[in-house]
Amino acid sequence: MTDQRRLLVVGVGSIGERHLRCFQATDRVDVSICELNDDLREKIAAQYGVERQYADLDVALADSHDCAVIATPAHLHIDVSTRAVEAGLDLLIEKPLSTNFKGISELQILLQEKQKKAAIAYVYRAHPALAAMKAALESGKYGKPVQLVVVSGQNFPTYRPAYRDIYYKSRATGGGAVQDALTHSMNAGEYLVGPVNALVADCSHQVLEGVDVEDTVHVITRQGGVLGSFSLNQHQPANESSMTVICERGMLRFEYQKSWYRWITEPDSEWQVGYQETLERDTLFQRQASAFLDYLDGFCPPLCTLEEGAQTLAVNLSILDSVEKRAWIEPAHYISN
Ligand SMILES: NC(=O)C1=CN([C@@H]2O[C@H](COP(=O)(O)OP(=O)(O)OC[C@H]3O[C@@H](n4cnc5c(N)ncnc54)[C@H](OP(=O)(O)O)[C@@H]3O)[C@@H](O)[C@H]2O)C=CC1
Ligand SMILES: O=C1CO[C@H](CO)[C@@H](O)[C@@H]1O
Repeated sequence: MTDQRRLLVVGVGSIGERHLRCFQATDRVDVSICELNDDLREKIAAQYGVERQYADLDVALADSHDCAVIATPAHLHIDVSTRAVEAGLDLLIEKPLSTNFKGISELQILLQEKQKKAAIAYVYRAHPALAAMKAALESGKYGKPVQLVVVSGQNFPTYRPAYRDIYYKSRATGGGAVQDALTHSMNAGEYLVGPVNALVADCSHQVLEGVDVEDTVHVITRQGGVLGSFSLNQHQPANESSMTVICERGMLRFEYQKSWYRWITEPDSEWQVGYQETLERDTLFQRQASAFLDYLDGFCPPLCTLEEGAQTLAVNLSILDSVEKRAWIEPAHYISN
């Protein structure tokens, strides 16, 4: 292909490597990488046939690129993003957007000034079954949503054996269940029924060895007219994640591991499958990559805007604040300050 965009992946750890592989699979980009860790950078470059690799972000940005995936730990997202936009790049920024609001309004202004685009990589939004459930909710067939129940758990050490040694071990670098894992559920909940207006939360470190960040969380929300509840832990043996929306005239349930949504309208009747498609984990990231490139091509809006990412960041911070203060918190407080 001659008209491939030049994409820079910044950070090729766990998720950066996946982005590299999944963007390559679109065949719409020529990917280069920037990674501090020399051994990792060289290994990944060799494994994926990456020609241009950089150990230093300034050197990478001085070279010619069109867009970047920001896949460093979260506390670095805004600094790296700002430098990349200054260099004229469009961005796909990993979740969570950051660990605080420092530099975010400046980044928004810079994006406007430079006429550059940014999307946030909340990958649930690339799931076709979740998108189909959102469309079904919006069709009005089930009436107004009134309640949202999100239940999620998995054995984190099974999926991230190195969790003690990475950003996860500290809240300051984006670690802990709230900022790292629950943020997916909170963002997907906002995608389905609208932003969180107020919340109250409880969380604690219960089980995971070698860290003291929280691994178990409960949150109660108000999202417009919807009453929400979210529970998540990172130690149960079963890997399960479901999102149920109860409406005036029926209910719908997305089940991540089943890769479906189902619905039911009559008491004691059978669940009906609304949408099901078996997906490999990479498929979701390939869909996210294609959607990002379509957005850059002007074909569609981003799956998750910077403003939606900032709203979910406000929710993350409100949850931590609520636990600390044992009080209801309004996320809007973070956006307006
Ligand atoms: N959407 C999803 O499903 C997932 C999202 N994530 C998110 O992605 C982000 C990264 O997570 P993950 O890949 O697990 O983290 P890792 O720690 O596995 O990888 C991050 C890499 O970035 C490198 N790095 C740090 N600073 C820079 C820099 N300035 N320039 C270049 N490279 C840098 C790190 O090097 P070093 O170690 O030497 O500092 C490390 O190799 C986090 O925000 C996380 O929440 C993570 C996993 C899944
Ligand atoms: O976003 C994420 C998705 O799940 C992974 C494994 O549980 C996490 O490490 C990660 O941060």
